Amino acid sequence: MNIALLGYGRMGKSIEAIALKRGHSIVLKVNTDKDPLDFSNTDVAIDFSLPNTAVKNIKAALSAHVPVISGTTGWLDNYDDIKAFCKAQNGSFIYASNFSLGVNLFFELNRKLCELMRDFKDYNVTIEEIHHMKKLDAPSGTAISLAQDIIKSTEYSNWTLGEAQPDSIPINAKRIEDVPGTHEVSYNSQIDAISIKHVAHNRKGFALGAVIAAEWIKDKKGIYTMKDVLNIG
Ligand SMILES: NC(=O)C1=CN([C@@H]2O[C@H](COP(=O)(O)OP(=O)(O)OC[C@H]3O[C@@H](n4cnc5c(N)ncnc54)[C@H](OP(=O)(O)O)[C@@H]3O)[C@@H](O)[C@H]2O)C=CC1
Ligand SMILES: O=C(O)C1=N[C@H](C(=O)O)C[C@H](O)C1
Repeated sequence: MNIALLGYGRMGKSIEAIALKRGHSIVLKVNTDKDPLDFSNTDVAIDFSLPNTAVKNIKAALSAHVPVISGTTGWLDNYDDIKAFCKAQNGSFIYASNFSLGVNLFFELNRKLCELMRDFKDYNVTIEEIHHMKKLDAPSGTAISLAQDIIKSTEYSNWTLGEAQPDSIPINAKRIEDVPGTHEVSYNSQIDAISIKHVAHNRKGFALGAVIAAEWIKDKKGIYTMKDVLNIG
């Protein structure tokens, strides 16, 4: 499979290493705002760029009828726009705040724990995420996904970065040198605390998941999620 890497930073390089090991070729590497991008010979584009470049890159690939795997976080205010654009192009698209198998299993655990805790009102939920100092967005896309899944099936109506607000899930974002990504969901009462935690030891899981998603979507049309790719839950 011929892959275009839109964003060739920490993740772009990890994806390249795994894609080459799995027998794929990298036919385009983009690290600046280039217009137009040449997608001839590209089977799938994988975007791990910046919050303010993702939308333009995704639209450029979809316009060239190239399926897109989107891992960049911090651009989701435009998600509905991208969905509509993809449908209009009869294109193929997967966004995931986190492509690792471990985090996608953790998402399932989060949903199950949340159902279990729903009727126990003495417990308040909090989310903590820890990432390296170079991360541009806060809270992380993964923390937002965790919060959104809790909001779907509880009386919480929103999430807030930092301090707790009424009906809102507080997300605490910490930045510590070299941490690839740690997420913890905790239920605290006056008496005790219950928590689940995912710790990424490196970026390999994110990169492998993105390549697996690219292999999966190559000959499909439509908008999918990692739940479809991994067939879990
Ligand atoms: N979904 C997931 O599983 C994961 C998502 N992420 C997300 O992926 C994104 C990238 O993370 P990471 O690789 O660590 O970040 P990096 O900053 O290392 O990489 C981003 C790269 O994009 C480059 N860039 C700048 N402008 C453009 C442009 N117009 N088009 C394409 N690329 C451009 C940057 O170049 P320059 O530095 O020169 O500006 C940089 O090399 C982040 O949003 C992060 O949150 C990260 C890990 C896992
Ligand atoms: O920027 C990162 O590094 C990461 N970003 C993603 C996010 O925002 O959730 C996924 C992972 O935690 C690493």
